[in-house]
Amino acid sequence: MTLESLRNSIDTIDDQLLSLLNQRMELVRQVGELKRSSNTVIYRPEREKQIIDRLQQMNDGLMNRSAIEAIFLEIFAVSRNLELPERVAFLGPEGSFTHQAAESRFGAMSAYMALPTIRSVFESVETGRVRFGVVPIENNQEGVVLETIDLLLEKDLSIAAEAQIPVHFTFASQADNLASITHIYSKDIAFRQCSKFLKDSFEGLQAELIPVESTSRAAKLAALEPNTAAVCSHIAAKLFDVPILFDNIEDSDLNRTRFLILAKNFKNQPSGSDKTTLIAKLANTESPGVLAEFLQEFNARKINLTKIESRPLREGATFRYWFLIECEGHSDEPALQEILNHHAAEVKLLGSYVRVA
Ligand SMILES: O=C(O)C(=O)C[C@]1(C(=O)O)C=C[C@@H](O)C=C1
Repeated sequence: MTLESLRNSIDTIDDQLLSLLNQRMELVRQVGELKRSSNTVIYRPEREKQIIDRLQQMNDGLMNRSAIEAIFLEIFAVSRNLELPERVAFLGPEGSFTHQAAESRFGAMSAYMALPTIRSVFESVETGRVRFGVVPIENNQEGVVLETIDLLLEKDLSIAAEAQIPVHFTFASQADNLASITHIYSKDIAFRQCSKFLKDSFEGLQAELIPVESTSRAAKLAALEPNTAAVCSHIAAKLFDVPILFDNIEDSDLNRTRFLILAKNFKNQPSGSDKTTLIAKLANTESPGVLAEFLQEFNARKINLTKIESRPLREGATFRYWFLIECEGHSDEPALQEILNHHAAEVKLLGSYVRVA
């Protein structure tokens, strides 16, 4: 086959794809009308998961799960925009890993707002300025983001979904050889996580490591100043148009960050593979066994606890705690319902949502 005839065949398929996508969007428009008349939510992560799972199972071609996911998440984002444009706030700046996580859920077509603090993301969802907010909750090498955990207690928001992204760093610079680089910008944590690459590549060279407040800022500086470089995310290097000299320079390729997608009064239907997050403020934790007995209720019902984090209650001069608890399953399942009912006065449900492996 010639290049021209292959391209002609591709054009024919693209025509069909576009026509099918338009037919799909017409149905989505009708779904949007139904949802508006019954006042139900547009974003249905459990339905999106169902679609991707089904497509992956019946698929026998070259597309793998990541490819199916990448394309369909964009289709869902366009669909949701058609049903009702929804704004998404994320912990900025633009090009941050949280931006990347937000795009992994809401696609490139959604309307995004970069905000300077985790608190401002919570507040913009709380006041209804945006429908969804994306914040980091933990990194598997560095631990939890305390500000997010504390705001989950302070604010009355739901968790609509979670996202996990592998944290890859790139080395970006306009310089054409490493010896001409005098300054390398990044966040201190990124320097720490890429220390092996930096040590090996700059042994005997003069480059100075300059910590700045974000890896996006580092990329911006590397775009403005010749003979400098940035250790930053892929998305930031592309955003500021700094050539990527090396990709995946982190010491551990197991480095992942988990993000929460927050919304107001949000409830997902069970998807068959869910996770639930709760806040427990147990009475009388000074008495022996109160916490152990509470946790035992999960064990007795074979509910797997996946996380427990204690934080100070900040009530008077005491050492008392509240707990952020995560477990497998959905709050509509009878076993979890029982625990929620037993402890109705002490436990607040933040949400059940599709579990990311
Ligand atoms: O099925 C729905 O509820 C839809 O709104 C349609 C659709 C889709 O494009 O398939 C769009 C948005 C939802 O998050 C899930 C699915």
